[in-house]
Amino acid sequence: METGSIHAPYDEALMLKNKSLEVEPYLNGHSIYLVGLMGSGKTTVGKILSHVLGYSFCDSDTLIEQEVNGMSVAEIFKLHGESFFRKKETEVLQRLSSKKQLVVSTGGGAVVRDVNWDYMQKKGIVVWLDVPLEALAQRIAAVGTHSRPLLHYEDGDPYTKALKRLSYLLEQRGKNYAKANARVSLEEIAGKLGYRDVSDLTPTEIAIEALEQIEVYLKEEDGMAIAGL
Ligand SMILES: Nc1ncnc2c1ncn2[C@@H]1O[C@H](COP(=O)(O)OP(=O)(O)O)[C@@H](O)[C@H]1O
Ligand SMILES: O=C(O)C1=C[C@@H](OP(=O)(O)O)[C@@H](O)[C@H](O)C1
Ligand SMILES: [Mg+2]
Repeated sequence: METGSIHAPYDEALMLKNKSLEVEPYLNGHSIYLVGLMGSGKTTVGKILSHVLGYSFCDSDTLIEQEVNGMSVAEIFKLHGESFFRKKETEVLQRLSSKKQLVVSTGGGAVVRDVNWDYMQKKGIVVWLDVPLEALAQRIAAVGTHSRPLLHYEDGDPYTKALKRLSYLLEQRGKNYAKANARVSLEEIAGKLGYRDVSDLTPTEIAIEALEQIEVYLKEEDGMAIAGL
């Protein structure tokens, strides 16, 4: 019988469920806010986390679009400008800040305004999905940049365009993302699981790591205080 496969098949859904049961007592109903650059998986991983925790899922971009008569983010940027969008983004985060048991996928630029941090951390824990730029550019090139107006400025093919803009945005915002209460590094997870490339990681494996990092944070002194334990 062939043995020695690096990745023994395992039930990642069961692992996710078990991890959520482990973390729940520490979470104590606190919301989870996912931050990260465009394409880092905030919406995708956020839905998985909300489902396994039995939390409500909110995508701040979607809530903003609903507030502006269903206009898309790209149309809002075009017709009203970025500062209007940022004002709406802060209003949405303010509204969510009084609620518990939410998983909120923020837009990639939410970390720029200090007031947004006050709202996110009022009853929530902020988690940064830290994905290598090349992987982000690949993901965005696969779906196109049309829905992400801040990626429209460069020339070249979608991958190159996305990579250039994301590199610039990371330079501008890196320090802000690093303020998160917990960081999920896809490079570190891939290393831990013995994968060659972060693109081998499934959203569920990333969600498991997010819960692990939340648990680490909450078990630290300030995290316990935040969780009211
Ligand atoms: N772990 C993953 N592996 C491969 N593709 C992913 C992964 N997570 C998300 N994606 C894809 O990347 C794109 C961006 O994901 P999304 O959740 O919208 O990110 P964000 O909300 O951070 O912009 C989507 O097309 C999604 O299907
Ligand atoms: O990085 C940014 O400034 C933005 C990210 C987008 O959300 P996603 O991160 O979900 O793409 C959206 O909020 C808007 O296009 C601005
Ligand atoms: Mg999103």
